[in-house]
Amino acid sequence: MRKPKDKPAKQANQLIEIKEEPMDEEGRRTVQPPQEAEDENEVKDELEEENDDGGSSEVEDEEKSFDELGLDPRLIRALSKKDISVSKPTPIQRVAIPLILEGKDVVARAKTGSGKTLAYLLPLLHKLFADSGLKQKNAPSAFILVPSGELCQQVYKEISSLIDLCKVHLKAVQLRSNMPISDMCAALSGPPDILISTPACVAKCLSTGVLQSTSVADSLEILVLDEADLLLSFGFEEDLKALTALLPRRCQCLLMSATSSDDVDKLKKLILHNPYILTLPEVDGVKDEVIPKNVQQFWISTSDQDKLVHILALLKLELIQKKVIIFTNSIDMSFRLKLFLEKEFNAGLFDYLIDGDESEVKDEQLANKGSNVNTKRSKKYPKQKLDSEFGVVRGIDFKNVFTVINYDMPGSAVGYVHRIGRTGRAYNTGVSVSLVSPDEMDILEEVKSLLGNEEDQNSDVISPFPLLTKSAVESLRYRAEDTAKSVTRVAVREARAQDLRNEILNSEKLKSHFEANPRDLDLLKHDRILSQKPPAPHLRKVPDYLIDATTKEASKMVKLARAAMGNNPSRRQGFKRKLKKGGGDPLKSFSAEGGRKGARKGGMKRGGRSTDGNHNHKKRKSV
Ligand SMILES: Nc1ncnc2c1ncn2[C@@H]1O[C@H](COP(=O)(O)OP(=O)(O)OP(=O)(O)O)[C@@H](O)[C@H]1O
Repeated sequence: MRKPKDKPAKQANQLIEIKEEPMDEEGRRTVQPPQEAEDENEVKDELEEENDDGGSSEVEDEEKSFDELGLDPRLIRALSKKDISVSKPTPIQRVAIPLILEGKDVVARAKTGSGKTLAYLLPLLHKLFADSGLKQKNAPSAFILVPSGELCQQVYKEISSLIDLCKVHLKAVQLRSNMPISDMCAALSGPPDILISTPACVAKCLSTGVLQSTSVADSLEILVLDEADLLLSFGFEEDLKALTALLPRRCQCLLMSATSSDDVDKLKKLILHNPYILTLPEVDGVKDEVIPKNVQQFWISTSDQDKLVHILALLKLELIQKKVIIFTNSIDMSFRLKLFLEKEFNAGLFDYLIDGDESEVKDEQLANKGSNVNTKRSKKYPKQKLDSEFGVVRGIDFKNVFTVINYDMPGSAVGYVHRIGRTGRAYNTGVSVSLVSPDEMDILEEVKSLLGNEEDQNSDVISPFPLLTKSAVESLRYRAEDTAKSVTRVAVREARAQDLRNEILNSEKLKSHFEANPRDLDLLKHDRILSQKPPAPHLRKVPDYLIDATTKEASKMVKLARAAMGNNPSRRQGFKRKLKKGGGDPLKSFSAEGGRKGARKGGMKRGGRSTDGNHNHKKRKSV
């Protein structure tokens, strides 16, 4: 049996070591077609066997704090200032940080929302703090590559806030493909220590001479590929190959991914050198990997036409907890929904965010490539042409989202997983509610089979939503239909145009233009602004006589739960602890259908898993 080299004792059974990739004479990584590389599974199997022989295959959950992981004290203080409990790294952070600090190449596969960003940012910054000013460089020391412009911005904000809080002289810049070459050159002058960008943009910088190949080869110490499972399906393979050819042997490579897929394997073989593959106990195998254990999932059967009245009932009757993200499948539908809800609620006073998620093509590609799920594309989801930095929901970290609503079902099961991954982030809990029309039943079935419990086929991973009664929906039908009539196509078109104007107003690039030309700004501002009218008085409140007793009770329970949890994640933790002790989570214990049957059908049974992620086969009482 081949013994793994250099295996840290404590983490041994979480790690799989693979063979070192070959280098050329100049110490550069050679690009190998995947089929020529060593069969990793063989190595993996041996190691798994060894773990079995060596005793428990359960991972020892060493509850180390960030302090004990060996990070610079400035970073620990920065975490406290960011309200992250320094005693509680997430599992992926606990395992990945020491390895990255040791200089190992790491592939980290951990479910969405598990804290992968800090798992690589903290040790990366620690290393750069130590190296700062030691060597004259002509290019950044670290590249962080992500698949989309939005993710670039998010990582840039996170890293900049850490640098600010640590008060160190490090500079991070983000480059996007649509920037003028002159702006790219200006951003890279210095040079900065960290570059956050997309592979396409780095390839453009290299081909246009904005980045010199020799400088990159001389300076690059750390390369991070974040959301790695998307990079190849977004068409970045050639761009990555251009960079790979330059990678010096000493360069440490980190690959972070929420799912495992053929693309991740391909990338691993393309770029990494003797990596440690981190597979956490909770992400052992494709199925477990994608189950968000701390998110309760529900669905509501409805026709397409009745989706508006259902969403109105959920929000207006306060049957779900804020903050809420609502996903639709098109931008037009998002605007329609926004205008519809604005007529019922005071705009700005509610916490609902509507995302016209059009990233489905990519998610489906991923599903087809990565998992064994048989993904069908419904006629509702035509192929779309997407540019290489298309905005995606994948990986975006919306703060304190409790409920995710699928107004439209996504085009694939993998898309579903990433949408509901916007709640239940890190140590928080969450709920998802999907409105499913007859046309979308096949996707629901696909999701169920992806997330289903192999041992207990009868357990419902996604349960019928227990708090919304038919009579509650019917009580709002008239007003919903009346309101929907006023959301015309023209209104939707104007809302989109207004949104575009607002984007222009907010654009950094135009700021200086408007400073020089204030009249242009006035003209734009005074253009007609939509949705300024407050909601009509008769739409503001639902009259008491329209709400049945069951719904009133359900709404009261949700409000009580929200009051107990507040918006503060740490308070939410406290609430979670209370729930563990047997307190009443309305979604687990309340049934609008009444009695035991509803409770069993509803939130009580989710593949034997409770919201806190523990396996719990005990029955709970319903009220
Ligand atoms: N140790 C921690 N304790 C509490 N919160 C944390 C911790 N680490 C990270 N977080 C928070 O958890 C949220 C999710 O983290 P992050 O975005 O890194 O997840 P991710 O694994 O990259 O997810 P995705 O695959 O969707 O990109 C962030 O708001 C982050 O600030």
